[in-house]
Amino acid sequence: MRNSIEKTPDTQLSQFRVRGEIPVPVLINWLTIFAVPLLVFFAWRSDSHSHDPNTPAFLLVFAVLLGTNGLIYRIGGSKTLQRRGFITVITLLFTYLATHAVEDGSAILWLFAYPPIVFYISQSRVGVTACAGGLTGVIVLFSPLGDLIFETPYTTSFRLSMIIALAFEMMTCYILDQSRRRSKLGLLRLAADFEHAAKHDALTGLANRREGLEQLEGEQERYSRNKRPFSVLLMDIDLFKQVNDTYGHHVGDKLIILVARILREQCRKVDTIARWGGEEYLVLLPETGEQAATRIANRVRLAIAASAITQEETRIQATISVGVATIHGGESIDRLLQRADEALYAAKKQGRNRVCSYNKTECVA
Ligand SMILES: Nc1nc2c(ncn2[C@@H]2O[C@H](COP(=O)(O)OP(=O)(O)OP(=O)(O)O)[C@@H](O)[C@H]2O)c(=O)[nH]1
Repeated sequence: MRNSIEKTPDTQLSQFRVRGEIPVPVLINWLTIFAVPLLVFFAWRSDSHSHDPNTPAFLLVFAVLLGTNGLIYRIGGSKTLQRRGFITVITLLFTYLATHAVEDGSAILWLFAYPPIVFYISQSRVGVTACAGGLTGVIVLFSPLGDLIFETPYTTSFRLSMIIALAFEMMTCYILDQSRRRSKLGLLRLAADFEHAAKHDALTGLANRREGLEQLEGEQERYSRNKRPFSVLLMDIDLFKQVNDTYGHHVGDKLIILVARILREQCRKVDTIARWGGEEYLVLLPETGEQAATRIANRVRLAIAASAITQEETRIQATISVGVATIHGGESIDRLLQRADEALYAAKKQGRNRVCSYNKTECVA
């Protein structure tokens, strides 16, 4: 999740939802439910109030367009289409209300409803463009050029107040919208950090035991469907206590990190590497039989034996012992882990720095 959020441009945040936030399709539905009867009401009223005989018909057309847009969304379910359709219809509606002095000219005041709606339901870029376009349109409408084209009943002081108030509202909506988007991004990042912390080990960055177990369960489900066996490698750094006792805990930590790094280098992307305990690791190898798993385990063992950390000019090397077990039949995860543990125990018993498979008495060293 974290990755996808890091890559998410601010404008595509609507893909993610934060609890308590009104989803855009729901808001559009409610606005449609509110607007359609209102338009029908004004169409009926403007029959007697408006000087333009076409006004009732236009308002009814807008009501039908909004209703149709809602219906198309109900049938098709396309959120993008619903949003684009809604923005188009309300933009046309507000343009009509501004240019045709509907009612006694007061319908232009509905323009104040446009910026908050458009910023909420669309991307920030669309909001800015629509509002800038809208404000420019109003300025032109109120200019001498507008007077040549439209018959508007607005006084000069009304025009000035309207432009200033609209510009002020649009700026406020933009600032609030930016703040809302940033807060949302912050919350999503926080949630992603929590999710990451809940699944990963802080020292090594590997999956933690809980996440390892979850991946094992998922792999077992896949195995029960496709019957392609998977293997686990249970590993333990040899004589690790001596490292801690001789060089200190911080050097032990460095060694734990080194082993984790080598495991990452040696394993495939599909493998899950988990820190199973203090100096214990578990590697889950999907669709891998016992022979291949033993080969991988030995490759990892050799790579670790060949690496070292340097502490005050002293090279400190570590070796690992590995227990290998491959799932078979209807075996449970617990039983599989138990067999891997027994194989690991055998590797320790036979002298450490070796790979033992549960089914083989011979270990690879
Ligand atoms: N530095 C460090 N030490 C840890 C951590 N977690 C566990 N340990 C230590 O790891 C040591 C494990 O020692 P043991 O279980 O006795 O095993 P060992 O010394 O590795 O011996 P064998 O497993 O028999 O080869 C203990 O001393 C723990 O305190 C950790 O996160 N950092």
